[in-house]
Amino acid sequence: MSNLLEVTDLSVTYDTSAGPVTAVDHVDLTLQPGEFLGIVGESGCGKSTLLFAIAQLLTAPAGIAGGEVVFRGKNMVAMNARELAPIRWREMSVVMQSAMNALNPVKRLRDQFADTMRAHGVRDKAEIRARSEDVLDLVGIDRAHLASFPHQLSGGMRQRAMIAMALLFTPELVIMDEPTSALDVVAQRSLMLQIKELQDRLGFAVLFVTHDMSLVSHFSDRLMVMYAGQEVEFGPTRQVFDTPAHPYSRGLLDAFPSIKGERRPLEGIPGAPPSLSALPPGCRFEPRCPLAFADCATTEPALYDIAGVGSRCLLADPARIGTETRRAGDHD
Ligand SMILES: Nc1ncnc2c1ncn2[C@@H]1O[C@H](COP(=O)(O)OP(=O)(O)OP(=O)(O)O)[C@@H](O)[C@H]1O
Repeated sequence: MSNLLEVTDLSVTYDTSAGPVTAVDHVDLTLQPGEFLGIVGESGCGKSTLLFAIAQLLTAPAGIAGGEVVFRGKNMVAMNARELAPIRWREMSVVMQSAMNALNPVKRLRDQFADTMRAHGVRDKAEIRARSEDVLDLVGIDRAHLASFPHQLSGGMRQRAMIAMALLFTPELVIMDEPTSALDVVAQRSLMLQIKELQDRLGFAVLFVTHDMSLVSHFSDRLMVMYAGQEVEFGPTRQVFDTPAHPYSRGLLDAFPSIKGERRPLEGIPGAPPSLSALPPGCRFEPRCPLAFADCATTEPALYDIAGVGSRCLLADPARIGTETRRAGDHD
């Protein structure tokens, strides 16, 4: 099957007073039609910047420093605003972290939906009304709420309203940036189930960013783990969960409770990610890595293929497997 989205060698920099900071560093990914791809990592690792770069929504001081975002066969990086306009909402839509920031607080839902449809060429009032009702039905919000202002809805309903808006044109790709993060655990779970159910019914692909790996464990087909601007592991979700190839993925898994799994103490990952303006010379995870050995401090790992999973860890380097020694002083 041909890919719906192909991101190749994508880099994004922020211009800061101390010079450019690379927040997304040579990232590659592919997405097939109807696929659910989870992107996980700690705060500040570049997840949102990557999504914004894919959607061509970056604004200064951020800019694409290199690479391609090919969506339905066309490189969006090379497009101008006029060329991007028909793709947005109709073929690719974005659901932001907080509906309270994304929805206009002084407009009723029906007016916000109508504005979006008019901006994309739909003029017929009856069509706008019918489609607005349809998408509210889809996300399980009573049609009467078309007359509501965002503050009259609960947090979960607001996020659902955002998703309804993203589905106005039944796009092929919905990009979601932590859409459940403002909700309590029960509302999070029910929204995730609804997103999955909508995806199954309508067939769109999803790029879903979260810092909570357990949230996507039952929903995503593949998982990309990011650390300090780079992808450090990429593979089928089950495989990454069952046998994480990168020590950082292992640490992330230990940091969140499993919904169904056995009870065990949560360990977290000691330390903090490096500053993107002062990266260590070798592996970016080396200062926090329980498995680091001498070369990790000096050699930058590539993304090695290990049984169908990409892992940016020297332990996965085929040339080294079995030869590495653990850091002096490390004993079990
Ligand atoms: N306006 C900015 N100016 C300079 N650097 C920025 C700016 N916004 C983000 N960055 C840099 O980009 C990095 C990635 O930020 P980004 O928001 O993409 O991370 P994230 O993984 O989505 O985090 P979160 O989960 O907290 O949203 C940050 O660590 C920071 O160094």
